[in-house]
Formats: sequence, structure tokens, C-alpha cells
Amino acid sequence: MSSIRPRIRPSLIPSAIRRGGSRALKFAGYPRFESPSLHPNLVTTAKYPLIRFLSTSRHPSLTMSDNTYVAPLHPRPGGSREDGREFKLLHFIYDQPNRDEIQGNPQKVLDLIDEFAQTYHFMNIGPDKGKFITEIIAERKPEVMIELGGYVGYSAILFGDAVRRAGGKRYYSLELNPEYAAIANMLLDLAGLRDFVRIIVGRSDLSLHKLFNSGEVKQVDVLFIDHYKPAYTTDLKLCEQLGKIVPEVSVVIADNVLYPGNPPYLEYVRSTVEQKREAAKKGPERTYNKEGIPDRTVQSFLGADATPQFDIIGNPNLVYESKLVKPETIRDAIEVTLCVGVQE
Ligand SMILES: C[S@@+](CC[C@H](N)C(=O)[O-])C[C@H]1O[C@@H](n2cnc3c(N)ncnc32)[C@H](O)[C@@H]1O
Repeated sequence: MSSIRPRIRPSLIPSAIRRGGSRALKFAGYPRFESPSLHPNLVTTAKYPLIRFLSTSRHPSLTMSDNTYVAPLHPRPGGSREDGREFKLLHFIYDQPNRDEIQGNPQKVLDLIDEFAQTYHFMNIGPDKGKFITEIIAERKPEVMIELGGYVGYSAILFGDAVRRAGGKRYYSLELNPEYAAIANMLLDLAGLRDFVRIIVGRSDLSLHKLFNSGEVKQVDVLFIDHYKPAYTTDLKLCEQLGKIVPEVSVVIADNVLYPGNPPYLEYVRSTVEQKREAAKKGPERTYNKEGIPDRTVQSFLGADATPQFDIIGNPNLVYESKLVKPETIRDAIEVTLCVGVQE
């Protein structure tokens, strides 16, 4: 496996971090932190008067040392559903007698998914958490939004529509499982978003690297993380080390941070620069940190033996302001993280 693993060449030229715009994420409209104890290391620009909103970075760019990646065979795509509920959903929606009224109407497609989800559990973001994210999209007006983990397209329809309405250019949905991606494409087609949302099938780390390295995506405006839980932190760090997390621009939203929970991710986005620099002394990460993530969750999707496809170093100098956003109606929450600067 190691012979086909793309690796960083630290000697390569430092990548440039683009200068951030002046749009600031306003948290005022969102609920206060639900668990202050989870936020011991909240960083703000006020705490770091010396933060410079950088135009350069000292971090090496990544290149593929070998781009002949051979995809592993998945036992069953995604690994979580064996009863074909995703295909049943497709039939349920396409069998609706009023298909003409649904065509081109994202909300009607979402309502049908929500209706069907009363019978079967689906891994969708759902309307409660989704509402907070569409508000952030309306405020930030990202040109491009990327999601990690598309499943059958619920979040791609909800957020893709929001990005399009906010004047954005493109929504990328990175999905491991080709069957889920096919279903999502059918539903996006019905919602009238097929030309706006691009689904990329494959592992998120490889897809992110390709999107950024090809120049197709220049920076992270809004990134929604909702895939293999141990990969949340490493995929964010991959974006960092590629120089795509931009102060005062990049917002990262992570789902399921309370249920099933993702302690390594929360710890990372709430750490100080000093704590991250200390941790970085151990060298590049070649495994996923699974501490505190339930076994069942670790075993899903990529599986317990999976490793990142790159040496992960991140950029510990990035300063984040991060908070939990929890709808009252559900036990889970999202973590919303804004990059506010770079500490020299
Ligand atoms: C919780 S579901 C996503 C739900 C979706 N965001 C929504 O709200 O409608 C997680 C998805 O992530 C996908 N996934 C898991 N690991 C992945 C990886 N490493 N790269 C890309 N997709 C992955 C799974 O196949 C699954 O479809």
C-alpha cells in the first residue's frame, strides 16, 4: 500500500495563501456555546494582536509522488445500509404522480426525502441543522462550497440551492460510494441543480488534492465536513497544508460533532497555535486519530484499517475561532469554525 500512497515532498516550493477578504462571520445570530467546557482554547483575533492576515505561508505544497492510486474494493458501498433503502427512496420520489411539479423545485425534493426518512433512517443533515448552515451560506455568499460526504444528495440539494441563490458559482460534493453518487445525481437532476452541483466519486483526500492541485478550486470559502469521522481532522489539515484555508474567508462546518461525536476534531479546531505547534513536533501523521470515536463509526465507510493517502502536517499557525451550534430540537450539533488569522 505504501508504494502507491501519494506523499508530500517537503522540499517543494511553499504554496501561497491568498489574501482574505474582509467578510467576517457573524456568530451573533447563532446560539451560544452549549458546552463551555468543550471550548477551553477558543481563540480570537483580540487575543492575538500580532496576528497578520497573511498573504504568504511557509508550508510546503503537496504533490503526488505516484498518481497511480488503486481504489480498494468496497465490500458494500458505504458499508452502512444493506436493505437498499437509498434505491427505495429513488423509486418513492420518481413514482410521485406530480413529477412535473417537483421538477426544478429543490424544496419539494427535500420534503419528499424528509417524508421518506420517517420510515427509514437516512444519514442526511436534516432541516434543523441544515437551517443554520443555509443561514451561514446566505451571509457568507461563498463562490464555491465543498462538501465531504454527499450520500444521496440531501445536503447537496439544500446547500447547493442556497449557494446558487447567494450568487455562487459551484457546489462540489465529494462522495466515496458510486451508488450513492448515482442516486444523488438523479435527485439533483429532479431538483434542477444538476448543472450547479458537481459530484466527485472517490476518497475525499484524493479528490480534494486533485481539485486544488488542478486549480479548479482556488481556496476554501465554505467547507462542509460530513463523511468518515476520523478523516475530519486530516482532511482539514490537508486543506491547510495545501494553502487553501484563508484567513477571514474560510469557514469550516463539521456535522455530528456530538453524536456520534468527534473529540479529535473538536480538540484540533479549538486548540491554540502553541498547542498545535507542540503537537506538530511529532512529525507528519500517517494514521487517523480515532480516540473517543465509537468503534462502529470508525469501522464504517473506509474501515478501521484505513490510513490517510498523504502525510498530514497541516498548518499549525492558522488561528481559528470555533463554536458549537446546536439546534434545541436535536441532540447533535455542528461545529462552525472560522479562520481568523495566521500567527507568526
Ligand atoms: C453522513 S453521510 C453524508 C450525508 C450528507 N452530507 C447529507 O447531509 O445529505 C456520509 C457519507 O460520506 C461518505 N464517505 C465516507 N467516507 C468518505 C470519504 N473518505 N470520502 C468521501 N466520502 C466519504 C459515505 O459514503 C456517506 O455517503
